[in-house]
Amino acid sequence: TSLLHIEEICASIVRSHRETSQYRVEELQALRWKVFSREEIHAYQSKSVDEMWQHCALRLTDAVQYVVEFAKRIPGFRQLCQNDQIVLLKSGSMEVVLVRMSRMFNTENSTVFFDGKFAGKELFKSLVCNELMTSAFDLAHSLCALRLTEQQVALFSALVLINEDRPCLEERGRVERVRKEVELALSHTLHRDNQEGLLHKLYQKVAVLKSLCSLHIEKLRWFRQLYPLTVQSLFPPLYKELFG
Ligand SMILES: CCS(=O)(=O)c1ccc(CC(=O)Nc2nc(-c3ccccc3)c(C(=O)c3ccccc3CC(C)C)s2)cc1
Repeated sequence: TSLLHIEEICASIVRSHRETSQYRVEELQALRWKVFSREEIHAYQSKSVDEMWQHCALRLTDAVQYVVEFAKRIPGFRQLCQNDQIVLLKSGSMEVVLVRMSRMFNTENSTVFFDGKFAGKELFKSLVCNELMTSAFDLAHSLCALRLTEQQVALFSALVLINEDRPCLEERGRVERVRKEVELALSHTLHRDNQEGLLHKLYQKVAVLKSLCSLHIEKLRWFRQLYPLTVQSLFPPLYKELFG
């Protein structure tokens, strides 16, 4: 793989991220002090468990749809067989949403961008999944601390998605070849940014992403036991297909 080819892959992944990132960082920065009032927070906290879960599932599905679009534009992803594309999205799309969400977190007041304003953890109380929320906020904090550039978010997101160790892949070798190119692109970018040390830290985050996603699946199973009809008839089909 020539240097020119690596730079082409970098440019293409960064462009895909920019085209599919739902909100630009500048937009989110401009909104960062738009926080929910006490009355608005109280209104969210007064929602029933199933209402709040449904509300979040809709928001999360919006974010996931953009990640699906991002994946399709990663060089080599569409050349994978249909089964492997689905397998990678089922296991990786939530991880990429979490990586991306780090860019819409305000570490100064520990708020996350949600429904047009910035919300503290207490807003999500009626979800009854405090451990999941705590982990999601902690992850957002720790990713923010790395102060990733949009190029680094783009390449790390692609790396998280193109993972040949996912179960049930049919053409593992092909996924590995695509991942190798993404790895080269990320280390090339970090070298150019003079931040090689970041690679190790990013790989450490992969384990946290994995555990957060299994926590999400675990809580969804718990929720589905309590409210089967809500999930069946009111959750977005894409959410059920990817996380169900
Ligand atoms: C992601 C691309 S972006 O342009 O940066 C962007 C685009 C759009 C938004 C707005 C948005 O959908 N924010 C959401 N925030 C959270 C959230 C909530 C608790 C803590 C941390 C973030 C959402 C969730 O539903 C969520 C996310 C992670 C784990 C768990 C959940 C809730 C469970 C019950 C599904 S949706 C924000 C940012």
